[in-house]
Amino acid sequence: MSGVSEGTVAAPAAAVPPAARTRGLRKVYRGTVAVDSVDLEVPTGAVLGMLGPNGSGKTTTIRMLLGLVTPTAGEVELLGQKMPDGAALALPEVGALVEGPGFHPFLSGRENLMRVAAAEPLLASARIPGAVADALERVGLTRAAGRRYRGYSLGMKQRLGLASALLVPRRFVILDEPTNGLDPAGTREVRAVIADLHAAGTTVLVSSHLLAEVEATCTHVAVLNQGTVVAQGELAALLEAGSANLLVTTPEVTRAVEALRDHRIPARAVPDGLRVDLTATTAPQVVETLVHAGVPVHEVRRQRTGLEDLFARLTEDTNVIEDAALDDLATLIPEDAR
Ligand SMILES: Nc1ncnc2c1ncn2[C@@H]1O[C@H](COP(=O)(O)OP(=O)(O)OP(=O)(O)O)[C@@H](O)[C@H]1O
Repeated sequence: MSGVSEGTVAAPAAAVPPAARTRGLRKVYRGTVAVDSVDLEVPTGAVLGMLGPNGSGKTTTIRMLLGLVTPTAGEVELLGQKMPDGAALALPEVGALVEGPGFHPFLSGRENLMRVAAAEPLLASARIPGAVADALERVGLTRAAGRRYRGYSLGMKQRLGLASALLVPRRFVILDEPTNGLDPAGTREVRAVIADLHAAGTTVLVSSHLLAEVEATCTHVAVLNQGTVVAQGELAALLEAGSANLLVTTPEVTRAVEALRDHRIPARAVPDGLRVDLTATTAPQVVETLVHAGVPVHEVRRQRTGLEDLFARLTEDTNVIEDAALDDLATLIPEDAR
């Protein structure tokens, strides 16, 4: 008998549940609201960058995801398990680098890692030395592995924390500011580790206050400001929403705007010249059109995209977000989430 009867319609593939999900997450520390109304979703397989200025609530959110901090309100689901009740099931498959990982100052990096490895439920005793050696190698700490943790630089401490997150293959790796204290070479190595994890199908959540870092490594972004998520989604979609402009300096602004509009290129006069929307055109096309129309072009430069501009302002000043920036954000947030 055939396994599929006539007229049977294949059931749609079940949607893959997210690696982590929070609903209405809130944390208040003695009157200070650290995190409020956070609905975060980390899609399985994604590298999600949690971006926000200092004090925006990234670490607190991550600690609540891992069950290290008890939320004042709201829910956390980690690898399908409700936290904190499901911690024993979820946490062995989650590698985490969080501030203050609690290494022993008088033990060497290797000895510290052996202790962490001994507590890994998914690691058999016989495999511990090999797993420790691999993790040290992966983060570039093999040569310094015999030195006491107390003498490690901030960057070396970060590397050791990263090594502890990588001791066993994980379904989900959470890294809180992993490049903090690292030199450019160390930063590149962390990026390579994240890329390797992504290629192996591991979901990664990485917090940062640096847009460039998130842009270089992430497929998705969640922007936090003052304890709330103000935008989240695929990086490409968010960047597109803040499309680029070209700033052209010319003494003949009116003629330039007309020439471009004749070619259906949207442009408008601004104090230093004209601003051209590059959504449907390119910089060379704009310049060619102006030159053909006999418009003298003194200078052409690309403006930062709305999103870059916004991220920069977020990282430059934690308290002041201009209304215009909030308007930009409003366009990035799905209406039903506002
Ligand atoms: N244990 C605590 N007790 C009191 N207040 C806290 C505590 N932890 C965090 N906060 C406060 O909560 C807010 C959010 O802090 P959090 O560390 O989560 O932000 P962050 O985005 O990770 O910042 P950073 O990039 O500086 O690490 C800040 O105002 C901080 O001072």
